[in-house]
Amino acid sequence: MTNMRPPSKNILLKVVILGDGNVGKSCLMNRFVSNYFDANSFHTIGVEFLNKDIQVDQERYTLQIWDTAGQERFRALRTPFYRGTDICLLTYAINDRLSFRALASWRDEFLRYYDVNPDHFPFVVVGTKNDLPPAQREVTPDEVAQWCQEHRVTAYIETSAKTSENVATAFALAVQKWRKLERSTERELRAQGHDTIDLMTSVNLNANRNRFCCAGIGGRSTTATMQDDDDYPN
Ligand SMILES: Nc1nc2c(ncn2[C@@H]2O[C@H](COP(=O)(O)OP(=O)(O)OP(=O)(O)O)[C@@H](O)[C@H]2O)c(=O)[nH]1
Repeated sequence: MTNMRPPSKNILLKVVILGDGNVGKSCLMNRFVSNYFDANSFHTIGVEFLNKDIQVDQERYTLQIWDTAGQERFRALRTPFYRGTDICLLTYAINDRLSFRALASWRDEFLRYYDVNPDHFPFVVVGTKNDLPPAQREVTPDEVAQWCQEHRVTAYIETSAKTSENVATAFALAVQKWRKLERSTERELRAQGHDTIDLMTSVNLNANRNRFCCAGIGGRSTTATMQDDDDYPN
């Protein structure tokens, strides 16, 4: 028997953003959650999170988005937060080849601290800063497509937190990817004759919609309230 969620409840998904320092992880999150871009964004220390409600394919989700510090010296502060992740965004900047080369090590670090089957986990590769002029581009879409093929990652998108281009789409894509994997797992279980229950973490956050807050480890404290369902395809 499948337990159905009441229609009023959102599906809560934990989304972790990983990538080298300075690629634009904080800006990506802030553009998505608060529609805000900071040209002088500071390094994140440890982790920070913000929540955002969205609707994708007629389902309501609350994304709990964890922005992590990309610098090596903060590794011990960020890795404890990988457990329980539903979606992992692997980010690089299109004008920073080293950040692209680092994608594999970010994926490895994630898998070292959260032991999931990489072939059955929604990794999404997100290129940032695609507003920059072509002359500054150091990573081509073809190279990224090839990397994704080699690492069996099926979702890839280029974004700009500065112009907003593809920012909402990147998160919607990640949710769709998660949903697809969830459905295929359910199908496999049914095919094996297992009864399935809906293991999706679902919470009704309506009562708290106006305040989600987090104190990062030492970093900025962040608060956000947003509801931008219109950004998403229904
Ligand atoms: N042109 C452009 N610049 C961006 C974009 N996103 C971020 N930046 C700039 O890139 C720099 C780093 O952005 P952050 O969001 O702080 O980078 P981060 O990945 O969170 O960095 P760490 O906290 O050190 O891991 C800042 O100066 C941003 O203004 C973008 O889409 N376009």
